[in-house]
Amino acid sequence: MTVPTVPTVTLNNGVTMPQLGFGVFQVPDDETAAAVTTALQAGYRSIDTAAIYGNEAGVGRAIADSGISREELFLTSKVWNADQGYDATLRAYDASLALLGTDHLDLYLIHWPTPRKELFVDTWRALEQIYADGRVRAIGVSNFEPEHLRQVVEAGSVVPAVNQVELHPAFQNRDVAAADAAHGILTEAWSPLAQGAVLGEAMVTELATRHGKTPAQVILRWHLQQGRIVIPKSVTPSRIAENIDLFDFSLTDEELAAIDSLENDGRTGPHPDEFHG
Ligand SMILES: NC(=O)C1=CN([C@@H]2O[C@H](COP(=O)(O)OP(=O)(O)OC[C@H]3O[C@@H](n4cnc5c(N)ncnc54)[C@H](OP(=O)(O)O)[C@@H]3O)[C@@H](O)[C@H]2O)C=CC1
Ligand SMILES: O=C(O)C(=O)[C@@H](O)[C@H](O)C(=O)CO
Repeated sequence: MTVPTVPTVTLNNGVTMPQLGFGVFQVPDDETAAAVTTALQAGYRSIDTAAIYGNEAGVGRAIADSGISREELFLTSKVWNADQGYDATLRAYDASLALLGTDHLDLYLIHWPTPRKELFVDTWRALEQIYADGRVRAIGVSNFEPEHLRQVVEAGSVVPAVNQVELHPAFQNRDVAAADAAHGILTEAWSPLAQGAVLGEAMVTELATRHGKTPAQVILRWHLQQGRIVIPKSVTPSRIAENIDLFDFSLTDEELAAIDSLENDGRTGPHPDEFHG
């Protein structure tokens, strides 16, 4: 089997990151090592986890057993809301490293702004300190709205490299993507497949038939051709392989626009201004 080579994007600090990674939200820790092992064998080198997922240890086991050198991997984790604040974030980072069995992450994100806590700027300062100490290769945010981005950019000395936000055909989050671009921040799409909800759309299945690909591959290709980073999740080996087999076809501008037309304000997760969990 030929293992696909995933293209990279260059972050605003010069670090390169695979444009396609593997997400592990909702994968129980004791199933995570198997899923990540399958993903690594299929060619994924970027893994997206978070402290709140409770499966950093499973990711760490898969990495340790893979025989793949650490330099070839790109590991992302996220500080959870309960650990926001300068000192708590520094501790949370060490805890994530210990569970993952590594001495550094490639990307560390603030998971949600939780604006009511008024702690995300202090949390950002902790990420800047970890970055200044050379213990993480890049830092970024997740679920940040334009106003939250403005505040960290104004208060901080490092511009976030990435903003990981909900983004799929039914919810294209265009205001946030535009704000990211204006700051030189790359947009990373979470739930890029809308957890499967857009895969049955007649137009998507028609495009899939036209290209001899699957609906998931068409949607992931739509993301990639617009320069976004994507991190589809699957625990199904055939889908894990399918979701990285994207580099032998391309969509036309008309086909991209047809998928754009599926926008229906179909947010599936909470609005970041209203998520305080
Ligand atoms: N920062 C944040 O707040 C958030 C970050 N994330 C990150 O984004 C990642 C991806 O998002 P997620 O919410 O998991 O949703 P996705 O859009 O990646 O969809 C995952 C779902 O789609 C199914 N699926 C995957 N591939 C295919 C396929 N080829 N054909 C049909 N069905 C498929 C999976 O099923 P199965 O597994 O059974 O194969 C699973 O049910 C997460 O794992 C996490 O890393 C997600 C949510 C929020
Ligand atoms: O998956 C994530 O990364 C999330 O932050 C969310 O899905 C969050 O944990 C949640 O469940 C919101 O309802």
